[in-house]
Amino acid sequence: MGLTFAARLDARGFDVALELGDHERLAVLGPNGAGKSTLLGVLAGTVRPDAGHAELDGEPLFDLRAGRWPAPHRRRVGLLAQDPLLFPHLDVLANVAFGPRASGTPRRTAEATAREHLRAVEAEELADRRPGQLSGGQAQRVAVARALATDPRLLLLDEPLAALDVTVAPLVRRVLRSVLVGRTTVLVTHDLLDTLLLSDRVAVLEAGRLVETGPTADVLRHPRTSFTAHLAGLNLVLGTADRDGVRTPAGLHVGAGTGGVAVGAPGAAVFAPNAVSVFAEPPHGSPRTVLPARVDELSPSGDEVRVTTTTTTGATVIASVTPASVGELDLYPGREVFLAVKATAVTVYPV
Ligand SMILES: Nc1ncnc2c1ncn2[C@@H]1O[C@H](COP(=O)(O)OP(=O)(O)OP(=O)(O)O)[C@@H](O)[C@H]1O
Repeated sequence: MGLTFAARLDARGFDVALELGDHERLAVLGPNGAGKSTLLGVLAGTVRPDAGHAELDGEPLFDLRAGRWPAPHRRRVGLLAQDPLLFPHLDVLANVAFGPRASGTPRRTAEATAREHLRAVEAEELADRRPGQLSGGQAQRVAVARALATDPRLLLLDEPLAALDVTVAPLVRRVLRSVLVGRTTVLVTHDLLDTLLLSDRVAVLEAGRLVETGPTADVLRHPRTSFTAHLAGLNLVLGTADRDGVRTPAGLHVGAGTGGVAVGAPGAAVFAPNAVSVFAEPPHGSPRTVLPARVDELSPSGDEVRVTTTTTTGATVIASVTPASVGELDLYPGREVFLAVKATAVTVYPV
């Protein structure tokens, strides 16, 4: 049971196979152009791959080996996009009842189903309104109800909170959290909070390939790609374990112990931005590893400023500094700096 998926689309360099357990919620992460929307499109039936097959709860969703490529509306796959895309000329109740009506459910039954789903998304009192009379958050909750009213076997969510104001996103997130329980879901997101709160598993795509997958908590605690490390707010250096940490092929070295990784074996060193100190000149007499780097970007993060840098060995390392030290160190994009990583704050683990 659950979802088994494999598809290849050469024109987009997309070749992904993945599995999802029964009623599991998968978060799909990855940089722009990684293939996340392509994955959703193939599942929804709007993007046809060159080859592939998928099974949902033991039944084929599509199977190009046998020439089976059902139309989107025959798949019982629900899609929720960034934009609610409600029908402007129908009231909220009719919008939510539209799916059941289209599949032949009598009007009264369809409307009763619609009311139930509106209640589940805390939008029952909006039933008589037109979409033009709804706020962004209300419209998105109605769109959730509309997607669920079709009783989908698989729910696809394409950055469902990305277009919402930060003040309304929490309510929509809470609603999604309650209605997604027990539903097989594929959620595309760039957001750490959505990943943590709305997924059981994570799949990371890069350049059309699956590069990392596992239970959400494990992947974020022990990221194996710099993409997930940065999402989790951590730095990640991949390389070979030596007696004293991890060394990358380009010669960058961080860490203290080996974390149980055999010397010479592949290892990952993970450390938080606040374990990185930034200096204008190379610090002397420090036991810590010193990395020459260039500042790429400064961005506020709570009471601190995140300084994204690229080391001379090509690794991205993020430091966290106080606003005062931005002035004292005269930090700006393009500035050459020296980074020191506190060795005791580095965790090394096998990859
Ligand atoms: N309609 C299209 N026709 C041809 N190529 C496309 C089309 N849409 C996307 N691609 C290409 O397919 C690859 C995967 O794109 P896709 O949109 O699936 O990535 P994504 O991970 O969803 O990115 P983003 O986070 O920017 O939405 C990219 O190389 C992209 O240029």
